[in-house]
Amino acid sequence: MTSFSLLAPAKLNLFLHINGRREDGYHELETLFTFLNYGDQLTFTLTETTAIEVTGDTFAIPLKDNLIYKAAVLLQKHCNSVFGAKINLTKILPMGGGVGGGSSDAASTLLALNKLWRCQLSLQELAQLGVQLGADVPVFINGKSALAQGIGEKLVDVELPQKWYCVVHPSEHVSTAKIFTHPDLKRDTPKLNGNWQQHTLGNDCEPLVKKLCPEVEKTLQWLLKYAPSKMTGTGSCCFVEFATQKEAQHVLENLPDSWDGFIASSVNISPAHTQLNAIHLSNEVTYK
Ligand SMILES: C[C@](O)(CO)[C@H](O)COP(=O)(O)OP(=O)(O)OC[C@H]1O[C@@H](n2ccc(N)nc2=O)[C@H](O)[C@@H]1O
Ligand SMILES: Nc1ncnc2c1ncn2[C@@H]1O[C@H](COP(=O)(O)OP(=O)(O)OP(=O)(O)O)[C@@H](O)[C@H]1O
Repeated sequence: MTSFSLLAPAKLNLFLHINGRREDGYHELETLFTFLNYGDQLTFTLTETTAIEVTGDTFAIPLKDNLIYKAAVLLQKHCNSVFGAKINLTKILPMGGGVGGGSSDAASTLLALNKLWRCQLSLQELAQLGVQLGADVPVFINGKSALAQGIGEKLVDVELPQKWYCVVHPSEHVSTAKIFTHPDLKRDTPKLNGNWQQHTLGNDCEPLVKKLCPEVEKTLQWLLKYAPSKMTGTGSCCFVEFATQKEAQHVLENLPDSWDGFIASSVNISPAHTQLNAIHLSNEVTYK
């Protein structure tokens, strides 16, 4: 049997600026991405037919809409692969929470199947495929904390100090599409062109999301008791940053019952890449 597991880590947008709107509706961004040592768990097993099977915590997402399935089919077609795969998902990350779970699942799928099917695509080629699935997929393929421009796909790697985060998921869902199509979204922040200082910069989606979702406003206010709070992506998750695990744990222990949360440390290299590099497949292909 040829089978292995990979983490699909969460990301945080340490700041997020919107510089304008393109004709195709997508927005020009500047954002700082970090990865967390925390995420979904995916197991990939090589199969001898071309069928792609996704099992586990797939909830109500129809197979054809599942980003894991879409990523697998995209790679299979691109590489004319004669192989298939059974993919099992253990969902840990909140869906639609701004921590990029779906995009990360898609990226880990592309990375894993590229190896399992011996497609031998470069990270750049995988990122070009990945961006067709979502603007956040390339950063997970690139696997390094990065300053992103364009729609989020033009990446410059950065080294960030390791921190601990307490991430809170309020009991309210925010649709990314709804925020990006809303007339009140701030879309005119001037480009920084490399002059960024993460702690002084915020998230341009935050004022609108706070207005539309009182729970997000409440969460940000509550977190302020402990440290400066920010929202990630288009929400609804909010976070606070600390130097130590103990400080982050303290916030989590005091979290009101109606909110979910987790703590995690940041990493400059995506855990999916660290794991993938440690996997050595035997030359002999065996199926399940
Ligand atoms: C907000 C972020 O999470 C920041 O990291 C991402 O930009 C969103 O990335 P994502 O969820 O992978 O985005 P997609 O699945 O490509 O698009 C979701 C929705 O957001 C809009 N969208 C996304 C990215 C972007 N730069 N401009 C946009 O206007 C798209 O038009 C779409 O309606
Ligand atoms: N494997 C998957 N995991 C999570 N969501 C998925 C998956 N496949 C498809 N989706 C769809 O994608 C939507 C967005 O999911 P995701 O969890 O990535 O949002 P997010 O964390 O807000 O991402 P972002 O920060 O990139 O906007 C979900 O509401 C769900 O309908």
